[in-house]
Amino acid sequence: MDYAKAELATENEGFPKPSGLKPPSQVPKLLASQGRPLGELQESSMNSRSALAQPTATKHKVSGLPEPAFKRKTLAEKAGEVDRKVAAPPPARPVANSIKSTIARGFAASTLRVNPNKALKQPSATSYGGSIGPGARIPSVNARPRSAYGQHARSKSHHQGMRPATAMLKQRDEDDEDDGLERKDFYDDRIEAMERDFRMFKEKMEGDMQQTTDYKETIQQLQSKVTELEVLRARLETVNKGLEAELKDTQSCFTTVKMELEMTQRNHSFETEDMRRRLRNEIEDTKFEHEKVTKRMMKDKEDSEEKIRKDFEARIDKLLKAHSEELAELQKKIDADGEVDRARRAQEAQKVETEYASKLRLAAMEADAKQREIQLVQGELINTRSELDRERTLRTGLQSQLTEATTHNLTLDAANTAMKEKIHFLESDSQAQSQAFNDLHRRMQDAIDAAELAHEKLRQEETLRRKLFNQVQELKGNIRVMCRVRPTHATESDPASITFPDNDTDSKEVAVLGPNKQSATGKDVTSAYAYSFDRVFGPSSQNGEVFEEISQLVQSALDGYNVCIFCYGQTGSGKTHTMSSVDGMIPRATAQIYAEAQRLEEKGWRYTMQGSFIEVYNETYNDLLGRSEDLDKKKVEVRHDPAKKQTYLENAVSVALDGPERVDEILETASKNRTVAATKANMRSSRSHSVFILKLVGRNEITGEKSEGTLNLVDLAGSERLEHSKAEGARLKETQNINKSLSCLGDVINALGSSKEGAHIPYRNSKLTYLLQYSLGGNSKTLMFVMVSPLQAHLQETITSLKFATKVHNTHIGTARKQTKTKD
Ligand SMILES: Nc1ncnc2c1ncn2[C@@H]1O[C@H](COP(=O)(O)OP(=O)(O)OP(=O)(O)O)[C@@H](O)[C@H]1O
Repeated sequence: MDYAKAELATENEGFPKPSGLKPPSQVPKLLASQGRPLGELQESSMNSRSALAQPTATKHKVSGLPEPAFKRKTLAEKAGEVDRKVAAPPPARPVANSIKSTIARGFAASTLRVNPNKALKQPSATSYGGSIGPGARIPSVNARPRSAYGQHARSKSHHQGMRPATAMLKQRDEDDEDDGLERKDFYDDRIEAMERDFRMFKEKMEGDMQQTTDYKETIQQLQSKVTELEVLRARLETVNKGLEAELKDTQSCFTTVKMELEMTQRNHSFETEDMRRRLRNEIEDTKFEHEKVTKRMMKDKEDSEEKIRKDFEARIDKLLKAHSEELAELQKKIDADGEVDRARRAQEAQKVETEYASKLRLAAMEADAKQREIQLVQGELINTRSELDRERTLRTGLQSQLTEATTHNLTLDAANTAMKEKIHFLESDSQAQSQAFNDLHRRMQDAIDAAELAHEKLRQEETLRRKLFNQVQELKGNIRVMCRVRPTHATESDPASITFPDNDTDSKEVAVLGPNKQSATGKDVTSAYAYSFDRVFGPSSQNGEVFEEISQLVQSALDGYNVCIFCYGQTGSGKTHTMSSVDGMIPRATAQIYAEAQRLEEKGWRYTMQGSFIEVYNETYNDLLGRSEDLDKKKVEVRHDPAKKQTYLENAVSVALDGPERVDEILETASKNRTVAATKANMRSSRSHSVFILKLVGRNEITGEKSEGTLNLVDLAGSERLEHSKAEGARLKETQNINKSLSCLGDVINALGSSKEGAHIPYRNSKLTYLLQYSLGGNSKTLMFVMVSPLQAHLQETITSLKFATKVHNTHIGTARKQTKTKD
């Protein structure tokens, strides 16, 4: 029989789980169950009331003890005093004090509050004078609360109260009416006080109830804080990684900078040395050149002066010699020609003199010419001198140039010295730097050691985290059920009345207003159904939000557990959207696994991931990753290894998932291949179950640990009933097979929840449960999403689905076992 249908037929009235909603008021229940304080209160209250009745009863049961006449006045006076004191209203006290005293001392003590001193001061019950008379009864009543601590004491008190009452019979006739009224007031006051205390106590109980609710909320907040801390830790690890990379970069950068600095220093010293050498050479060359020029010029000048002077002297000597020779010859001629010839000679002398004068003139002229020549030579000399002066000026210029060069040289020397100092400084700075570098290196080494330690600690913490994480998962339950209600599309109208009562707090409840029914009296009745699950997602929820809830299970698969996540619901309720859409659970789960596997690499873990996509259609397996033409031809076989508790697929493509983008390819191939048949309920309805199987094998090279987990993401076929989909022919067969396999899934979960270890679980009854044999049950974690359509037209299916999910939710599956092995 159809499991879902059966559920609907048998549990339509009783199944909704109102207990999942907030209880109307638990205070009365708690009051009833709260043992001592309230019990005492009631007991005391009853005792008080019985104590009230007692004197009245005894009033008419007079035993007739003779009344001592000589004490009457004294007793009446005493009674009057007591009455006045007892009848006084109880002192007003703060509520808190009253509650405290009520709790601390019990109700009995609160009655003493009326006049505790007086009560203690009452005469002993054995004293005749203190036990008789109207005033004497009150102390005995006041003393009764003390007897509430023990039966014996109370009965004693009661007994003591009887005797004075009997003795009072005669005296009663003499008492006036007022005395009775006063006592009545006194008892009324007491009753009022008791009721007040009771009310306060009740309020406190209600306060405690509220506090309990607050504690629960705090626990939940702490749980979410644990999750937040997990995320934070993951973030911090990423930051740590980044910092390590930065440290490496800085280190290499520092090495480069140091090398560059050394190179620059070397180059600089070479350049400085070269420059110094060049300048020295230049200065020496300039000096040498200058000296050479000066010497040459001096020599030239001296030579030319000497030459001019010699020429001039030689010429003058020559002219003087020629003149003196001519004069001597003339004298000789004159002496030789004699006297006779004196006239002639005189004439001749005259003539000679004339000649001589002309010659003298000529000589003078020659002398003048010579003078002019001398003047010319002197001019030349002046020129030479001026040239010499110029040379001297040149020399001075050269000397000033030399001075300048020397100054320059000195400047260069100073610069050189400064440069040397700078080099020295740089060298010393370099020393400081290399010291700093050494420090840095040492600190870096320390940091590396610390990082190594931290890594080791991290690895240990990872193992611990896995353990604790699993404990948290186990505490949450190995089978979890979540509900998701999809939004209405623009084209859809007439939404059903689906509400989320605790949407602002827990988001665990969903309430559906059922269809109208006729009652036995013929009235229209609408029943409200309320369901509670581990989490309920409303129409505004996004896939990201849904994934947050399942991400912990995905982590469990990486940690070596078998995980099964189902999407159950009628056609068009949003299963495929949740599971296989672009941002659905499959792409998100694989992306998380990649990221996590990479993160775990630094802790020594290496993961291999193999993905398969299987379709269960008409109770046969199809490979959704194979060729589309092989879809109904190639027979996929499922094999189990009971020893290893592993499932193997024969004739099915298994893709090595070496990057998150691979998943898109897989989903594309699968959606192409997936059998999509048109039904009257939904043109895009999928009439088969699809199972995305991700095998995760991890090895820790450092610790030698090994883990093998499987993540199964199952998009179930539409769960609608046969009549609704109006199926016929091939579609009828499809629908029957779908109903059968869904019913078997329910049976398996039911059997897992109810049976003891080793009992038969009907995995073989359907291909779906057979395929998921090792991912359902004690060794696995299961999550079922019940998908709900928001339309009134689908209301009956919605209620059926929610009932099925509630049944699964009420199942408790045994503790999951991690498939971790130690090193082979
Ligand atoms: N949470 C959602 N938000 C927005 N649109 C949604 C949501 N859930 C479902 N839908 C849309 O509703 C339509 C039906 O959803 P979907 O195909 O996922 O249903 P299904 O249950 O997988 O149906 P079938 O059984 O035929 O595979 C799709 O157009 C889908 O995009």
